[in-house]
Amino acid sequence: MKVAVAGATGRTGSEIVAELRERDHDVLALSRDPTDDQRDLDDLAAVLTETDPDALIDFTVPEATVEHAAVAAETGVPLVVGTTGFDDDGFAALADAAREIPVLRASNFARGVHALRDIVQAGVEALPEYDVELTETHHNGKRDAPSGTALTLLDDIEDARETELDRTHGREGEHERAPEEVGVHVRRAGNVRGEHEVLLAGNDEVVTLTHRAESRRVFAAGAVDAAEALAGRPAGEYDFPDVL
Ligand SMILES: NC(=O)C1=CN([C@@H]2O[C@H](COP(=O)(O)OP(=O)(O)OC[C@H]3O[C@@H](n4cnc5c(N)ncnc54)[C@H](O)[C@@H]3O)[C@@H](O)[C@H]2O)C=CC1
Ligand SMILES: O=C(O)C1=N[C@H](C(=O)O)C[C@H](O)C1
Repeated sequence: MKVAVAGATGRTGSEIVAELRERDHDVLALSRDPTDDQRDLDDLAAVLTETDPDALIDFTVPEATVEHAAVAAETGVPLVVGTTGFDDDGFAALADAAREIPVLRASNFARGVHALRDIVQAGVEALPEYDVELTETHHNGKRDAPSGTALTLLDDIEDARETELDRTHGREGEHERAPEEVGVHVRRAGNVRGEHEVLLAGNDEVVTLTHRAESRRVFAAGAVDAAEALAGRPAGEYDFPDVL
């Protein structure tokens, strides 16, 4: 395949470029400040029209991904989105693009996180009365909080509980826990690649479910798997489990 990568110089995008090359794909690394072996991200429409890649993978920032999605839709290039931190307008823009092209967005491309999602759902259904607390830890350069994965897990917990939860972001001062509360805790430190813990606590016992990424290559492998699986699919919105 020929795959374009927006965010190719980033922490994750650079791993995606390496993964693509290891799989012998033809890589179009896109950068705002292109070197000899990169293409100019600011000329995305011209580059996609000229090169006609089988997919565009985007791990940048929400405001850029939204623009890239519109260009991908105009040029008919399937889109894989790993960027997190979208607001409602951002999600709407991706949905608009998905009217024209297949768009696969996932807050986390580590296959283990999707296993964790299934395990968390089973745990919450088995222990409906237990208190739930979620903690995510990432490197000290991460822009958005809570992580996209944490927000996905919170949605999964609400679906399993069949109720909207009171998402409490940290606690301080006097704060008695309300019945439908779920504590959300964010840590930023060092170069932690990504850790998500869901704690289920009842009287006299605790169940802790954790995923920890040891390398960004795990995200890169999943994103490339997604790009390979998306080729040839009809326009629409896809999630990573759709192609696992
Ligand atoms: N879905 C998943 O599995 C994963 C998602 N992510 C998400 O991917 C995104 C990027 O994360 P990192 O690689 O750590 O970030 P990073 O900061 O290392 O890389 C961001 C890339 O985007 C480019 N960029 C920044 N602003 C831009 C703009 N305005 N226009 C065009 N390009 C721009 C940068 O040059 C860089 O190449 C974040 O939203 C993060 O949450 C990260 C890892 C895994
Ligand atoms: O910024 C990161 O690094 C990551 N972000 C994603 C998120 O916000 O969930 C996925 C992964 O945890 C790494």
